[in-house]
Amino acid sequence: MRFYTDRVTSRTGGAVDISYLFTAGIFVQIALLFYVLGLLVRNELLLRGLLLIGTMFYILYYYFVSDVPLWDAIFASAMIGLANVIMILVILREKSTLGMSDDMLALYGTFTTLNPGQFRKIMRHADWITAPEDLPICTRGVRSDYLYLVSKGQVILRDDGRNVAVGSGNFIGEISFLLDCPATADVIAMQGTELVRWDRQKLMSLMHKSVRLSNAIGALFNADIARKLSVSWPKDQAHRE
Ligand SMILES: Nc1ncnc2c1ncn2[C@@H]1O[C@@H]2COP(=O)(O)O[C@H]2[C@H]1O
Repeated sequence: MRFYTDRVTSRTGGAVDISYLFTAGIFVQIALLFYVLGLLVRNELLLRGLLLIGTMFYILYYYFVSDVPLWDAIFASAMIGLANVIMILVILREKSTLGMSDDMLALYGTFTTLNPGQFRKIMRHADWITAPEDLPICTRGVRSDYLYLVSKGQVILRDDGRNVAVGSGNFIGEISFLLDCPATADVIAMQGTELVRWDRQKLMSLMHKSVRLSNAIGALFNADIARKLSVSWPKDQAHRE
């Protein structure tokens, strides 16, 4: 396929000369259109998609604009396009649960405020443990090194001489994690209970590195505490001064 290399824009006898549409120059105008559209949207995936289409039209322009394709420019544009494709794949993976095992998918249901990418990130720093016997995991008044999620089985919460069973899908230790204080209750994981465990320091440093992740985890623990509050009753206590 050949394109005219000269740009013809004159008007003849009042009629618009459309020969420009059949020159290589039209590709650069289409590329510009996609770049401008891309820069006008906020959605990162759409922005990158539009820029990628724009880059393809630039490559067509460099190929057809002269008798010999402009290989240097084509290479440079191809590299820009490749970097864009890599980031589009990274974003798609962050948004998708594709490749997650059944256990991970079941667990992900608890992490309602995290996207799949954020969930994968914090799970890379988690251990899966099974209580070999009844195992104390939080002691009232003592700072714990770990934060837990009950994934199977149950833990017993001891508070004011009462024992309450708490089942799967509940975080344990999130109050002291959010408030940076000692544990507010004794908690014992029953023999055979499966827990997902995070080192608090590591989780905290992950949160310091990403404001979005920090907000998502904060929202998750707030929702967990609100849910627990909705089924509990305040303790009788003296008024605060
Ligand atoms: N009323 C409650 N209902 C459910 N879980 C609780 C309740 N009180 C305390 N816990 C859990 O027990 C944990 C003890 O350590 P934290 O105070 O860090 O976080 C606490 C909660 O995860």
